[in-house]
Amino acid sequence: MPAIQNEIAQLTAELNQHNYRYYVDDSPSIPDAEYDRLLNRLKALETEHPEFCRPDSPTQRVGGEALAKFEQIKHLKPMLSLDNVFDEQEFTAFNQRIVDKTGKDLSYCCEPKLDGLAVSIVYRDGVFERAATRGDGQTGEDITENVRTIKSIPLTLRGDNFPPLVEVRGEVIMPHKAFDALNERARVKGDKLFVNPRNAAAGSLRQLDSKITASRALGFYAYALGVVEPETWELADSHYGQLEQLRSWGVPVSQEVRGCETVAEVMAYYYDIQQRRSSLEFEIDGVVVKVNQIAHQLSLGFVAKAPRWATAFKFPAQEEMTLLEGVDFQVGRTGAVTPVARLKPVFVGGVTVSNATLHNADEIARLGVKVGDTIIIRRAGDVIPQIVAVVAEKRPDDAKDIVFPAHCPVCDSEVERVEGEAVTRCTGGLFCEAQRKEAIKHFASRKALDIDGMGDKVVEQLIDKELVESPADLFRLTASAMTMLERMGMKSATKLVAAIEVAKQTTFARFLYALGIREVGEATAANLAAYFKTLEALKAASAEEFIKVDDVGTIVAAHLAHFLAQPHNLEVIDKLVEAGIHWPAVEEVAEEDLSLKGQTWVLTGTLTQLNRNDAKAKLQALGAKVAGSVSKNTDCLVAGAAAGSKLTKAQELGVKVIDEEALIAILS
Ligand SMILES: NC(=O)c1ccc[n+]([C@@H]2O[C@H](COP(=O)([O-])OP(=O)(O)OC[C@H]3O[C@@H](n4cnc5c(N)ncnc54)[C@H](O)[C@@H]3O)[C@@H](O)[C@H]2O)c1
Ligand SMILES: [Zn+2]
Repeated sequence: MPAIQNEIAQLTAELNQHNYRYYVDDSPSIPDAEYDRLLNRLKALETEHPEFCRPDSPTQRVGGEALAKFEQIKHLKPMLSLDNVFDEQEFTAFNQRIVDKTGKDLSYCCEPKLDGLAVSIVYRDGVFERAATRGDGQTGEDITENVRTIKSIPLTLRGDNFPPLVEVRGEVIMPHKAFDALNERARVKGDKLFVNPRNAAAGSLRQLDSKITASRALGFYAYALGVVEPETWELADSHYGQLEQLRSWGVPVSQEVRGCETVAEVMAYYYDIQQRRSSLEFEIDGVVVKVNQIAHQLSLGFVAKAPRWATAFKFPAQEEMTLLEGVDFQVGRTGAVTPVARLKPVFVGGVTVSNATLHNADEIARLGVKVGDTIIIRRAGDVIPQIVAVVAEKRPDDAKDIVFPAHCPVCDSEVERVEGEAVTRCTGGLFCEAQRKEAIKHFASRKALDIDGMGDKVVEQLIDKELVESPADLFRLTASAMTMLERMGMKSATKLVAAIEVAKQTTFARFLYALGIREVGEATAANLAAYFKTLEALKAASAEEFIKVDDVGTIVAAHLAHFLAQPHNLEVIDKLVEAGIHWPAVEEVAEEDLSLKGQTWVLTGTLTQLNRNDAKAKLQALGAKVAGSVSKNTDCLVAGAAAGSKLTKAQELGVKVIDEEALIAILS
């Protein structure tokens, strides 16, 4: 077989297989852009060598085939496809061909190219009779019961001025919202996800159980009249006018349809809707430009599988295919280790993409992706590029599993993945350069060391200017060094140094909280402080012992044990103590002094004699839980000066209310 003939035969077979996956299984394995490239290659070869064109060539047929599980419906008039243009130049050439054939008086009807599934709906005497898919263009599938469930499709036409038989042609679509919800449900159940809303709409329409279709929230817009009987029935003489007629009968027609007179107007329409594409409720993949005058349409006629009088003016592809060359692991500000795919650069959604997040280990497992795979990448609007699928048939023999590193790529600390959590984290904490900024912000924050004036901006600059590496460095800062920071004069710098000095005096609980151990919040830190009393005792404790502390379960105990097992964490703690951080001894609290155990307290209003955080710590030391809002479970509300809505609520609920004086009495 000559090489060309061979290639034509191969491309034909390959494309037919893709057609089957796309139209019959609703589960394409390659992006449309790749399919279009293959198809264009075949078209070019067939044009050069028409003698080798095969009867089963996808260039000669529309779409897929009608599934045998449905009744077959022969269309009253074939349902065709559309030719494509991809840029202004190609569109101008299309326009020129039309102008050459029709002469002047030309206008266009421009419509969004809805990315769903074509259906034909027949109304007899104004009553919905039957509906069919496009199928192979000649014969479709009887999906009457399923289409009946689509709420926006009228079951009877409005008014009385419609033909006895009218066939409506339009697109069934799945709005983005419904698509996301459907895939989310599938993700939870571990089912296969739909690649895009088009395939999801098609899959939903071709269900044997129309209850399933009904649950999928499909939409519909008509874009043309099909057969009308009697043929003498008076219809508008323009496509636009016929769409208005459809609308007047109660059939939904997109509000985005416009009449355009010139190429410039069509271009303006195209760019305008392209810009709004991501904010539309449903997916569109271009615009459809149709010759508006029906008389012109008739004189232009058809080619093999599409009208000559219309074209699909496609948007640049949002999905492309490329190679996954490797995976890098990045450490985020909170220690999350994120796998980032290194891609062979590919132009998609208007930009060149060379990497994409793989999110986490679960996502890698869901995609089943390996290094060396060919993947489908999607970039829609401003959304960050996503890897949506692996092209299974292109996997090379030497594809490699993606393995998470055991150690942080930034600081070499161990990484951990807690059971039940998707995220893998570096355990380096303060020691890890990637986490330093967040860790030090936390360290200085109000509920931790509470360094007055040490806001997020200051911390960021201190680290960027390399004045601070670990929190212990804060205590070595001088006022003159700090004047290097933006908007930091000598006066404010001196004030900040003084605030840092004041912060050295703290409580054991605050110190523990400030270390930023995972899941050790304020309350847990207070419980740990009350239980262990000294840093030495805490450092010597085992995971089993941590579990004895109130509020500490196995997970938090594991975090604690892990944190204290890292030499660099112990080093940071030692340095902080060396820098002069100190706290008063934690008082011996006898068991009977836990007089508020089991109670929930709330503080509100301004306390004038007590510091609010101290008051809270003391209440906790007596065993109370201090909550942020009043509910019927609140045992006592402390109302300081100018107490507002919480006080009202407590009174409404009959919760006990005391003032600051009474609180002081209790605490002493
Ligand atoms: N990835 C794959 O494996 C694969 C396989 C087969 C086909 N495809 C893709 O499918 C597309 C070809 O499919 P097609 O032949 O159904 O053509 P098409 O979807 O590109 O265009 C024709 C269809 O557009 C729809 N349409 C939407 N809005 C319309 C409007 N306002 N007026 C008229 N029609 C409107 C109609 O359903 C019509 O049937 C290409 O994009 C191709 O890449 C992909
Ligand atoms: Zn690290």
